[in-house]
Amino acid sequence: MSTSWAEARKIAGTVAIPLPAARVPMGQARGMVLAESLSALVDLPPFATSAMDGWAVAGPAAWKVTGRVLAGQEPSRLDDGEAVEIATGARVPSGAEAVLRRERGFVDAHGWLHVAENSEAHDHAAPVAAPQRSYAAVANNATATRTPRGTELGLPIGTDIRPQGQESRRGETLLSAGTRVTPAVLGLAAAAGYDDLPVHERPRVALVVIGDELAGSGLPDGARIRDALGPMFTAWLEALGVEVTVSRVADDPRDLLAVIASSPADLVITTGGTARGPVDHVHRVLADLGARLVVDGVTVRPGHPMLLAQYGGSRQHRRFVAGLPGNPLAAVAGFVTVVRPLLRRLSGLPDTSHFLSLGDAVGTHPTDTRLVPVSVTDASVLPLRFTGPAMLRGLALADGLAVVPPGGGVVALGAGQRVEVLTV
Ligand SMILES: Nc1nc2c(c(=O)[nH]1)N[C@H]1C(S)=C(S)[C@@H](COP(=O)(O)OP(=O)(O)OC[C@H]3O[C@@H](n4cnc5c(N)ncnc54)[C@H](O)[C@@H]3O)O[C@H]1N2
Ligand code: MOO
Repeated sequence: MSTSWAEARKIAGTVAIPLPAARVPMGQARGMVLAESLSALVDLPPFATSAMDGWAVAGPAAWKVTGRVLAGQEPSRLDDGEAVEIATGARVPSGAEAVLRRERGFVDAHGWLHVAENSEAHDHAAPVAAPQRSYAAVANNATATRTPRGTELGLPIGTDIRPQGQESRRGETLLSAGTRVTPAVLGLAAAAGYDDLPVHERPRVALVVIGDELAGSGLPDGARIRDALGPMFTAWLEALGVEVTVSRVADDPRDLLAVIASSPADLVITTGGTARGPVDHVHRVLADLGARLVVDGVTVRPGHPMLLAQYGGSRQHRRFVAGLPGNPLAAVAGFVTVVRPLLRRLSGLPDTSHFLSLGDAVGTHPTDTRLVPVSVTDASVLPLRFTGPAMLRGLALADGLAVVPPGGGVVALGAGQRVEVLTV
C-alpha cells in the first residue's frame, strides 16, 4: 500500500529514537550532533586582552614605557603614568585603562609615550563594541565606573581592550542540543575549554548495491553498466556524518539475506531490486528476515517503489532497511525521502525545511508528489533538463529537489509559487 510523500517522510523522521550519547574527543566529533547543550567552561575571553598592537596605558598621558607584554605572557601591574608595549591578544595588565594603537602614538627619546598629533585617534577611538561592563570594573575588579580621564585625548577607558567575558560568561549556553558539530563549532568549543564533546553516536550505515549488471570500474561494455549509486551515496552519506561500509551483491536472495542479517549497521540501504521483476528480491528477503515494512511504496515521481522496514530487537536496538529503487534519480528520491530523515533522527538532528519561490512554471502530477531537480538563483527556483528517472545529468547541476505536491485538477504550479526545496 503506497504512502503519500509527506507521510513517508514523516514516518522516516519519527520511527527511530536518537542513538545514545557519548563523550567523543574533539578530533573525532566533526559531523556528529550535540546531545546536550554546550556551555562555556570559562569566560570568553578568559581575561581582558588587547585588541590591537600598541601600548597599554594607565592614567592620563604622557606615559613612561616600562616594558613589553606579548600574547601568552602574564603581565605585572601598571601604575598611573605607566605604559607597556602590548601585542594583539596579550593579557592586559591590571591597572591599565586603555590600549593606544601603535599608529596613534610615539615614544620620545626619553622613553615617554605620547598620543600622536593628527593621529585621528579621536575619530576612530571608539570604545569596544557593546561592552557589558565598564573596563574599569573588569580589569581593576572595581564596582564603580571611574571617570574616563583619557577622554580629552580621544582615548576613553576601555579603548581597544576586549573585556573578560565580552563574548560569553562562564556557564552561558553557547549552543543547544541538536546542533551539528561543524568546523566552526569545533573552534568555538576549543576556545570555550572543551577537549571532548557530548554527542550522539554516529549512525552506522551499510550500503548494499544490488545488481548483476553493475561494474565497479572501467567502461560499460556488453550489457553491463557502471555502478553509479555506490560512489554517489558513499560520498553523500559521509557528508551527512555517518560511518559507511559498501558492498556489492549479485541478484541472489540468499546473498542479500546473508549480508543484511550479518550487518551490525543501524541502517542497511539497498539499491535496486525493489520492483516486481524476476530478480527483484528485496521484498522477499525482508519477509524472510521477519522485518516490518513501515513504508512500502510512495506516491512520488520518481521513486515510487522505495520502502523502509524495521527489524530485530527492542526500540533501543532497532535496525532499519531502506530499499531504494535502482533507477538512479529514483534512488535519490528515496534517499531524501526516507534515508536522510531517518539518519537525521538517529543522529539527533531536528528536521528542517526551506521554501523558495518558483522562477518558472512546473507541471504537477495529478495524484503523486513530484521531486524535480532545480537550480536556485537569487532565491528563485528553475527546473532543469535531463531529469528522467534513470538520469543523473540534471541532478549533477542541481542545487536541490523541488517538492511539487499532487496537482489534483491543477496541471502546473505557476512562477512565484512557494515550494519546499530539499538540498542535494
Ligand atoms: N512492471 C513494473 N516494472 C517496473 C516498475 C513497476 O512498478 N512495475 N517500476 C519501475 C520503476 S518506477 C523503477 S524506479 C524501477 C525500480 O526497479 P528496481 O528497484 O527493482 O531496480 P532494478 O530493476 O534493479 O534496476 C532498475 C534500473 O536501475 C539500474 N540500476 C540499478 N542499480 C544501479 C546502480 N547502482 N547504478 C546505476 N544504475 C543502476 C538498473 O540497471 C536498471 O536499469 O523499476 C521499474 N520497473
Ligand atoms: O521510481 Mo521510478 O520511475 O519512478 O524511477
